[in-house]
Order: sequence, then structure tokens, then C-alpha cells
Amino acid sequence: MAGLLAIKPRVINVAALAEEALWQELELTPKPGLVDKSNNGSHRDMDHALFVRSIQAISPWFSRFEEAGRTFSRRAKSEQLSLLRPMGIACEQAMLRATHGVNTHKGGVFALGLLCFAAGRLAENGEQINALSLSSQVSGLCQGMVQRELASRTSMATAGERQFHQFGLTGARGEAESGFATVMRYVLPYWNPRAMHEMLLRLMAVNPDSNLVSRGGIVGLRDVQMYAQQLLSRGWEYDDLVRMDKQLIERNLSPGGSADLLSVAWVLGECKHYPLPPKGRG
Ligand SMILES: CC(C)(COP(=O)(O)OP(=O)(O)OC[C@H]1O[C@@H](n2cnc3c(N)ncnc32)[C@H](O[C@H]2O[C@H](COP(=O)(O)OP(=O)(O)OP(=O)(O)O)[C@@H](O)[C@H]2O)[C@@H]1O)[C@@H](O)C(=O)NCCC(=O)NCCS
Ligand SMILES: Nc1ncnc2[nH]cnc12
Repeated sequence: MAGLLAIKPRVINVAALAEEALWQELELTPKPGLVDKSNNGSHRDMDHALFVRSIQAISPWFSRFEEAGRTFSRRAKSEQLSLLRPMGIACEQAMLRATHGVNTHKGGVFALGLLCFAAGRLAENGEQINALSLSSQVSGLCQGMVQRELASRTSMATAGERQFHQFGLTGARGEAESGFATVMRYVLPYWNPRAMHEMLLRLMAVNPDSNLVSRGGIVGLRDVQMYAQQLLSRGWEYDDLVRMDKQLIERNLSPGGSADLLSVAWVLGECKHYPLPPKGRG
């Protein structure tokens, strides 16, 4: 009826969600082993102020990644990553300039950059933007990445490359190629933006975090996973997280990969129910 207000669904701005995700992750306190408002976790080279500068340097790139997803939407899916990579590396360089060479958000740039690019591609192709379509789009863009960049190479330059050859762990690449399956399976069904500590524990309980392995080996990874699993199964409160933070700091353990996936969870979680299905369906 003409008199009815046309209620427009909230248009999702994934680039804005990506920046918001980084701020939500940084401000969450306490975060076992990680930089937060109360301490620097297991890091001697990073603090809250450095992460603020890192987020300020990275965030302008998210809308550029999304625009690139629109621009290159007609190119073959197999070309997309090679079109995006130079921008991702430029963003990484901007981060390193802001942090004087400290690796604050390398994984975050990679994961959130892919999500923004995927959102632009979906929008340009007139497809719905929601957690499932973003996950599937990122997986499609990264198809074959583990085989191309890890299995077919002998490079040991980074933690991710070394751990693939030592333990068969696929790190950030495997997570992206799976469409962030760890987030989709272990966090999204329980998504609650007011329960970010619980969401982080759910990630730490299962995520094969290359940062934990590079700092504490497979034993360090398994200890942190079991610790998080125990808190989740018996219930936890604020002081449990403070104690876990102290223990991870004593062992120089930092779940940096799970911190990045918490940012990914924020973006996918906030897109989970969009667009709302028409009444009577969905
Ligand atoms: C594709 C790359 C990003 C791969 O890089 P790399 O070969 O290093 O692979 P990974 O080690 O697997 O991952 C890199 C970072 O990703 C985070 N991460 C780790 N495990 C996982 C996981 N299972 N799932 C998701 N993400 C994961 C992690 O990043 C966070 O931790 C870092 C801070 O912790 P810290 O311990 O301090 O790390 P270091 O400084 O290395 O150790 P110290 O020296 O301090 O002891 C921080 O980066 C967080 O973000 C991993 O570090 C890359 O090769 C690449 O191609 N980059 C270019 C960008 C690009 O391609 N963009 C395209 C889209 S825009
Ligand atoms: N808050 C944090 N502390 C340490 N490493 C991180 N990587 C991403 N977020 C982080």
C-alpha cells in the first residue's frame, strides 16, 4: 500500500564491520596471553597503543578491498587472489610502518581483507551477503592455496610454512581455504556479541593456532586447547580468565591466531541473520 513506509533492511557494510571487529577484539579484557586494556599478554614488543596505531593504519584498506571485490567480480575466480594479494601486502606494509616493524595484525589483514573482498564481489554480483555466502566466497577464492603455497613449496620463512612441513598444520591459509570453518562450526551457532569471552574460549579450545605452536610447540597448543575446553565444560568466571592470562604469560604463550578469528567471528556473527528471510520462510 502506497502509505506504508518502505522499511529498508539494514545494508551490511562489511568494511565497517571489519574495523569494528578489530576494536572489539582489542578492547576485550582480560584476554589470556594477548594484548588488552589491562596488560600486554605474552608480548614484549606490543602494547595497547601499538594495536591502536595498527588498527588505524589497516582500517582504511577494508573499503579498498571491498571495492576491489566489485571491480574484479567479472574476472575468473582463479585470478582473484592474485589480483587481491598486492593490495594485501601493501596493507601489511602500512601496518608494519605504523608498528615500526612489529607483526600485530598480519593474520587479521589476511582474513578480514578476504572477507571485505568477498563482500564486494557478492554485492556486485547481486548476491546476498550473509555469514554463509561470505564463508563460501572466501573458500572459493582460496581454493588450492594450501597446496600451492605450502605443500608444493619447501620455504621455511614463516611460522606457518615451518609448521606445515613439521606438523602438517595449515594455519591461516587452511582456515581461509575452509571458509573459516572453525568459526562457522564452533562459534557461529552460539554467536552472542555480548559474550565475546565465551566466543574466544570456544576458538582457543579448537583452533590449531600457529602462534601457540611457534611459541610453545604442539605441547603448548594442546595445553591451551585443553585449558579452554575445561573452562567451557565446567563453567568459568572473570577470575578464571585472569588466572589463565597469568599462566599463559608465564609460559610466553599467545593465541594470536584465535584473536584474529575472534575478529572474523564478529564480522560473520553480525552478518549471520542477513538478509532476514521473507515472512513465513527461513
Ligand atoms: C597468507 C599469510 C598471511 C600467511 O602467513 P604465514 O606464512 O605467517 O602463516 P601463518 O603463520 O599460518 O599465519 C599468519 C598469521 O595468521 C594468524 N594465525 C595463526 N594461526 C592461525 C589459524 N589457525 N587461523 C587463523 N589465523 C591464524 C597469526 O596472526 C596473529 O598473530 C600475530 C601476532 O602474534 P605473535 O606471536 O606476536 O606473532 P609473531 O610476531 O610472528 O611472533 P613473535 O616474533 O612475536 O614471537 C599477528 O600476526 C596476528 O594477526 C599468524 O601470525 C601471508 O603469507 C600473506 O600472504 N600475507 C599477505 C597478505 C595477503 O595475502 N592478503 C590477501 C587478502 S588481503
Ligand atoms: N590482542 C592481541 N594480542 C596479541 N596478538 C594479537 N593478534 C591479534 N590481536 C592480538
